[in-house]
Amino acid sequence: MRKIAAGNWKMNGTKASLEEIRALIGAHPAPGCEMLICPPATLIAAAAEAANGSALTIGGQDCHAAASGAHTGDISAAMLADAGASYVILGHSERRADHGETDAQIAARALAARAAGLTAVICLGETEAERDAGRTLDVIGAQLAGSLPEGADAANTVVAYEPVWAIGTGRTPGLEQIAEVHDFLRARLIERFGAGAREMRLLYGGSVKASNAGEIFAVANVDGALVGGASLKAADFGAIVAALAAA
Ligand SMILES: O=C(CO)COP(=O)(O)O
Repeated sequence: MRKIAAGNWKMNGTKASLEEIRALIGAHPAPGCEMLICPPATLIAAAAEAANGSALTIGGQDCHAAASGAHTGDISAAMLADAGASYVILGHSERRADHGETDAQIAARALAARAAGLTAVICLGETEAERDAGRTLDVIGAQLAGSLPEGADAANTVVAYEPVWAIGTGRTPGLEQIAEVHDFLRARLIERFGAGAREMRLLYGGSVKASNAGEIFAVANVDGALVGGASLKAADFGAIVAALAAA
């Protein structure tokens, strides 16, 4: 399995940020691990052009379920692919919260991504209140069941576990908590999609940085990370990529 260090730039970055893309291309340390940056939509084409022929892949941060049509402000999976993306993040907790995205919508978008040849990075995670109430695995299990469409496999789907309370807070779950959720995800995926799901990449996300990446990557069933803040600078993200290559 090729592990993935993925960067989610969220609503950050202008043309000047392409400098970070160019620096990352030069920094790629390991053929066995994949490096993905998901910049804002405005930068996808330029980032993909800069990364063309390198080991850096580019992704979007959301897509519409339809291929085209009267949906002002939305972007289709085919458009992302046309701009040079090969991945798309779906169901990030910020989109679930800001735009009320439901599991069913996310599953529909994942099908659209697949039809366009994109790999979907489907995000799930519990809130702090849900964890405190002991409901973490119930919540994750329901999101997993609802957000992944039939036919998900290791090539068309990556799952990212991002506890909402760990995003942008500097707080991370204990390693045993990460292990518990990732083991649970792996078991549920194998149960539903068969033994091939052993190869599906499971990323951890939420306050990953160079100083904690190594210990997180050592946890069983953690096949990489989805990184927000620490993906914006090539030096920070390069150190996380190096930690993954060393894991
Ligand atoms: O939401 C995230 C990635 O999608 C994580 O963000 P931070 O790494 O900034 O906590």
